[in-house]
Amino acid sequence: MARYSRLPGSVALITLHNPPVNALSAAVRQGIVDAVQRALKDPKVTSVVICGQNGKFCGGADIREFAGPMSGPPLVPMIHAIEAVDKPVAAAIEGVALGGGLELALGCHYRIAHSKAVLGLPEVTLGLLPGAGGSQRLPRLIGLTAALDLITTGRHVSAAEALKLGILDQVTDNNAVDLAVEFVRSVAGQPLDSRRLSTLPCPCPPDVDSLLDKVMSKVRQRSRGALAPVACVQALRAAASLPYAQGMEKERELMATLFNSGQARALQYAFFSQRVVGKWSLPSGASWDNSTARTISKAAVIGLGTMGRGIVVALALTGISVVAVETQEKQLAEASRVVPAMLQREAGRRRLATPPGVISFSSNLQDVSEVELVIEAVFEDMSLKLQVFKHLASVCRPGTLLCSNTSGLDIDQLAAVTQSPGLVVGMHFFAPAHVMKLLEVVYGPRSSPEAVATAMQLGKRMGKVGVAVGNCPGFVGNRMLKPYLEQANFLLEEGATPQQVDEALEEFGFPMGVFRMSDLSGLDVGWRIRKEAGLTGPGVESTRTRQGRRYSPLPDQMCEAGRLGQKTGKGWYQYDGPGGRVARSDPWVDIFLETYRAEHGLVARSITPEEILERCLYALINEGFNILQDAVAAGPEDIDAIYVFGYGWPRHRGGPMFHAGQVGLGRILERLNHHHSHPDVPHLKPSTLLRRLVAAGSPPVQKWREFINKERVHSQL
Ligand SMILES: CCCCCC/C=C/CC(=O)SCCNC(=O)CCNC(=O)[C@H](O)C(C)(C)COP(=O)(O)OP(=O)(O)OC[C@H]1O[C@@H](n2cnc3c(N)ncnc32)[C@H](O)[C@@H]1OP(=O)(O)O
Repeated sequence: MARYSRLPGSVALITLHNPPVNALSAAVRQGIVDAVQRALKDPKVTSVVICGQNGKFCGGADIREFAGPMSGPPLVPMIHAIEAVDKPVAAAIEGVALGGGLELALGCHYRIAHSKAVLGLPEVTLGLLPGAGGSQRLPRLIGLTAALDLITTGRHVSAAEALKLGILDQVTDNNAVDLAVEFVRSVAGQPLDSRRLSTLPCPCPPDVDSLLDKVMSKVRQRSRGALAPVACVQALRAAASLPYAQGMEKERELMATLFNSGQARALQYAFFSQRVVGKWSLPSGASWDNSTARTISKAAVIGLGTMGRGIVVALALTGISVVAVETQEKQLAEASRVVPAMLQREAGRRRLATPPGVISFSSNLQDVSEVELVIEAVFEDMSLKLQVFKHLASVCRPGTLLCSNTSGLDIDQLAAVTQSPGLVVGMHFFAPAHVMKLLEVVYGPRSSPEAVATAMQLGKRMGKVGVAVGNCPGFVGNRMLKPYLEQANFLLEEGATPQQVDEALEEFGFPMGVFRMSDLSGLDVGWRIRKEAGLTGPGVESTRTRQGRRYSPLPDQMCEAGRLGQKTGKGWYQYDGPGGRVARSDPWVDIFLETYRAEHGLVARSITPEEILERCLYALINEGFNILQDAVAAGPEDIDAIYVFGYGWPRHRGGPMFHAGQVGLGRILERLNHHHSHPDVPHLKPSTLLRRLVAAGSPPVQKWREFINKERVHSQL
């Protein structure tokens, strides 16, 4: 709703009230319409201020309303009515003015903000465009070039930047509402024509068409199939070339298409998933709202390879003092040189005003004795990690939290060699650790709620999307990756090329296909894991069945040939020397695959992009269902957040589990059954949970959590 009050001196104050972010729900919109009418009718009122309750102007349209039929007064005429008022109207912006919130402010004649306020038109991140006049008013206010940047990226800007861009008229460190009231009193009675943005021309550079073409091609390249960024450019082209009313018509058409698209649903689901995973719960019943986190101010990182260095930087950026330990002298010397530079660069990029935390480098494990939390980031080798954990248990103060940055090893085994297994959790970062948003927080059967809460809170402080997951080989992300990679290798055996597989996946929206990704991360990573699992190495027979399952030795043979990916200049592709980044197809790989097929009596067949997607993605999705069934992830949102934030799953497709719902669970089950029944395509046996969901009529993804809990109670899973 919106509260109306009359202040002394003929100012009407309209206060939006809809906690927590004063979103423009139907009730709020109705409240605004009524309040504006009242201010218009009251002859004693000479000016109006619109503000938000509790120091937040407005977080935009109420996204939850988008799922159902829209009711209440629509935004567009409401904002037009405000703009048309013949008394000065100012928006007093505190906290946030985002999306429809900023569009409301653009309909006002003046905008006054607190210096800590944040503004933006993030609709593109929800699969939409600023459809309440924002795509037409903002470019008229700040010019086409700046509006293209803000609207196509959806980025938030500070009050200082907004003032510089011309979005704001004034910024204050004091009370923005008081200043706005004082301001509108001072301008009462002055002409308002030049303050109505819809009446202004759109300032454009002389080469407007070439600018728009350039931005469009950049946006198409960056958006990997997402519709909204392209529609944003189209709306801005209309702002630049058409009168306001026709521009609004174009905005309306584009918005209607986006609003009803699967992509908008996926992106809005992704918005809420990110928030759902913060409300974690463990099978024990412990959860975010009944567990207490410790606040960490001093931490240590053990192992300063690529991951360790990134973790040190991520911690230091939050202001935590870090003891960075590396026992190999050469590595320590290099890290001591590289890490401070990384920290400075990242702090600059984030425009951090306060100096980041202090880092001290050491080669001595004893130096971690005073810290509150340790993150071990040594080589992915269980015996080495066990050795480090035993050592830490003897060096650290009792009560120190011990975390492992393992990407899939058994947390419980590590906990077992310490005196306090409850204080051991996994903190699985993704490379580069100071940049990538995902953090898997892995709890073992003995991890305490306090340890999980602390790791989750620390992740949040580092700006990560933390997802609490159970302990199993590969946890969630890497466990699902295994069948995906496996199918990709099988497809090569059957006749596909690495380029064909990658192209199908990139067309789907991944930034990189599976083989380009393997080249980037290094083929030896998986090779080492397979050797440790006894799947390859000296003494293992070179067959296509190992440990009772179909096995493709292709990636092992690539490693044996010294083709480890970008680092050796050769992998599934060839590069311009070691460390090269540009992948080119390599005739050597074609001959290698042909020879391999001939040796194993395999006849290459033509494989369609559809089959590639089904085999790779449905294998991954099926494992997701197994993970839900095993309660390793609390709900589909957790899996989807992991894949969107850590594995390059296109955000406009919501995540693998959301995608399964979009495709149709029945269809996924049917295709898995189809491939599973094929004599040479094993490992695609549909999960019991998927079967149960289909039998229950394929409920929407938002209902799966409840369904799983019920099935568990009745022992159906
Ligand atoms: C043909 C149809 C025509 C329609 C035309 C109108 C179109 C208008 C376009 C829009 O306005 S779309 C919305 C644009 N706004 C945004 O994208 C902002 C989204 N929110 C945020 O970015 C953040 O929430 C925040 C405002 C910066 C606050 O961040 P903070 O970290 O402080 O809190 P959160 O945990 O993120 O959020 C708290 C709580 O509030 C819920 N919420 C936030 N914004 C909205 C919203 N716009 N609508 C509904 N709910 C919102 C959020 O889900 C959290 O609730 P939960 O219960 O804890 O999940």
